[in-house]
Amino acid sequence: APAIAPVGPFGPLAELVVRRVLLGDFVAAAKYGTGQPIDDPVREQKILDTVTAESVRLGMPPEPSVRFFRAQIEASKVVQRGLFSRWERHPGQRPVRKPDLATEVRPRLDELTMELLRELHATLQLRRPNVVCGIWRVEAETSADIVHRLDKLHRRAVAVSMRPICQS
Ligand SMILES: O=C(O)C(=O)C[C@]1(C(=O)O)C=C[C@@H](O)C=C1
Repeated sequence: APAIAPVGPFGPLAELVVRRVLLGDFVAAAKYGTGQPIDDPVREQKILDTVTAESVRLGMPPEPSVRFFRAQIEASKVVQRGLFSRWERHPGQRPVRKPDLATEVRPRLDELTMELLRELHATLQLRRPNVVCGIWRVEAETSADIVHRLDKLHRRAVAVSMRPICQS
């Protein structure tokens, strides 16, 4: 982990978002060359059901949380599609090790789901559709990109992930 972290009230949220985006690399490595499709609607529904139940348990309206997690899933697909096409074009960059999706990668995604939900709860009052929220979003997103030295593909994914945060 970097010594400096993304800044502002959404800094901790952006840090978790980046960690989830980076796990997309491991999802892609697990699936690449196996014929397993990037899209898994059954898994997506399980995540969104958990998000709904946990949001209610935390006392948050579930709709904004579901919207946020749909964006996290879309961001993971941006990463996976981008890496698949990169690895087709540059075979030398293909992953050498194939992580196991079910036992290695998804459990880490599940942990992040809980951490992200706690951070959504902590920032609930700040995540409103107004100019200040938009500024905090850009501040957190930009600093996260820089702190983690993200390439264009991963920056694009983080932007997708952060888009709904002012829609509570
Ligand atoms: O778990 C997977 O298979 C993933 O590709 C990860 C993920 C996600 O972001 O949680 C993304 C796309 C799939 O449709 C389902 C879930």
